[in-house]
Amino acid sequence: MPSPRRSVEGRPLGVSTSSSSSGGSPAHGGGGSRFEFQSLLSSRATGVDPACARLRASESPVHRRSSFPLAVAGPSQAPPPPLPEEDRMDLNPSFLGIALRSLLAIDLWLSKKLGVCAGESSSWGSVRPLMKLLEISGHGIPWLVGTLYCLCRSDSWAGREVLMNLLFALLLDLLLVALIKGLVRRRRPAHNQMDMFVTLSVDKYSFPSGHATRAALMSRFILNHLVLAIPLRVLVVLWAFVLGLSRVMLGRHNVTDVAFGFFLGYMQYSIVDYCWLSPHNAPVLFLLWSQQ
Ligand SMILES: CC(C)=CCC/C(C)=C/COP(=O)(O)O
Repeated sequence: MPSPRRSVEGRPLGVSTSSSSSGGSPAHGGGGSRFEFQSLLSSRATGVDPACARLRASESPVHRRSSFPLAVAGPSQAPPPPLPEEDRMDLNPSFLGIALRSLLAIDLWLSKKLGVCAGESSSWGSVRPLMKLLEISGHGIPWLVGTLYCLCRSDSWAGREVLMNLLFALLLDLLLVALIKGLVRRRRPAHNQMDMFVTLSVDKYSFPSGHATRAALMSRFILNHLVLAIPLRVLVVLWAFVLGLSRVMLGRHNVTDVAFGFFLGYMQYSIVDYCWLSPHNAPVLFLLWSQQ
């Protein structure tokens, strides 16, 4: 009696076909790999040799790392070795994996929808100059230059202490953001125009948003060390929030870059507060500065 489970080419599914010249790329409609992937999924039920099934899994479209189709390799080349265990686990993704992928998909979709100022021709393109002005208000250079200027002009020890810590906070922020951007290497959204005012090399990456970290850090710093009337305090919080939102509207960032940026900036303030520099715990720093 003939077997009911057969590949498109009429071969029994227990036989690997991917190295044959008639395999074809799944992208081009050659069904070999796709059918083998299906056979892999059901191999446990049908008792197909697991070693054979693993080899086919490594050749399946889901697992293939290279975008180069197998069919192009030709019949004379040996099939690639099976991928390591962690790659094969894609076939059985964990709940966390599914949740993360779903979150990323929502993130990309929402960020694209909110990127209404990404270009002059975008639906809110006319407010782009205003968004770029906001961008400069959260840029590292004006904050660094402003802090150094005030530090030079300050004639009180209390003022110097606060400004010294503000400088420390800004430098810590630049360092941590550069470090995480360099480690994560998440690309900026495709709809972003890279026309930003002075950037560092890591600023081609988007996670986390440096403007969002600075907005959260600076607003917490200001609220804790400046005596301000309530309307001004509200304005500071509003500035931080709108600055974060403007990053997504300009198309510079995805929503998760900004959300994590806010979180990181908030935590950075806690670090600065914990390590607060004063003439008692860092006398050398203050003596050096007073001799300038
Ligand atoms: C050159 C200096 C001192 C700082 C760079 C500031 C900057 C361009 C950060 C990038 O921010 P996003 O990550 O929000 O785009």
